[in-house]
Amino acid sequence: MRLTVEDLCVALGGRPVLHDVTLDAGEREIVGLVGPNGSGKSTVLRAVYRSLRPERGAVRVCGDDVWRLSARQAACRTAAVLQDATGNPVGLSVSEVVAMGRTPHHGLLGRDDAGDHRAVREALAACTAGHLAAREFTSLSGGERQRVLLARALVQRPRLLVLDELTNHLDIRARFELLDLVRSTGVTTLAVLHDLDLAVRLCDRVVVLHEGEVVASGPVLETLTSALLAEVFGVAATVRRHDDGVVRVTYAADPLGTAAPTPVRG
Ligand SMILES: Nc1ncnc2c1ncn2[C@@H]1O[C@H](COP(=O)(O)OP(=O)(O)OP(=O)(O)O)[C@@H](O)[C@H]1O
Repeated sequence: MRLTVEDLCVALGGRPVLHDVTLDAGEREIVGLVGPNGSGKSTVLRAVYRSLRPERGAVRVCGDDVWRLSARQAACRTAAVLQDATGNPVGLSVSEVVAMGRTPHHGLLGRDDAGDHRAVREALAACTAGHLAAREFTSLSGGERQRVLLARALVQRPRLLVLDELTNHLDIRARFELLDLVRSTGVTTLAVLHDLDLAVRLCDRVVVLHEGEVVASGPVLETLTSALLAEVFGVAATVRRHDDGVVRVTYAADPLGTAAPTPVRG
């Protein structure tokens, strides 16, 4: 297993937020973390990419507990693309931001060599962002930023990719392009996706979080049953494979079950 999360317990602001969360992701697998707002998805990701130390439990990447690795060793294994990219300093070009992904491999004082520059160009090209290389990062649109941040994560050559709402800000074509790109990398991925339709297309398996607990996990079709969607998400919907082979979510005409009854004529 590339990623193993065992019995993770986290409290924030004096309140338990995660209760014994256990999940895993194997080699080349894409695992989706889904659940309603506030269910603990981002908190799990923070623990996985080593920005939040859990009260209890362990996160292992390639067999090693991330808290027994140095921050640099952990960064060589795990790369994250997060919703809040405000940590990016003003005044850096896109190439410079992507090159930051090489830092864990040679340390802060190391200098980028020709191989690093080539890796940056290749990652930008793979994310269809090569034409943005000389632009100032902060001048980019939200969707352009997401592509560049994915390029920065890929240039890190991670064994595990952690994605928090990667497709936010993207137009519909760009969403599919970026999801295809993630799949083509072959990197083990743990991805938070609010859009269940995208989750069922991208993920090999899903883990469903509800109020800080894993309430279901497994292959998409077996896990996202109508009963679970009603209980956890509060919507009437079905997930099934259509004749064209694509798995889709279909929401009922009245997904919330709140429509007023049709008046009876008489
Ligand atoms: N720093 C904090 N202090 C106190 N509570 C926090 C803190 N950060 C998060 N929480 C709480 O922890 C719970 C889980 O939050 P988290 O952001 O992990 O949920 P989420 O599933 O990612 O939500 P969303 O889908 O809305 O992004 C929420 O109830 C949130 O209010």
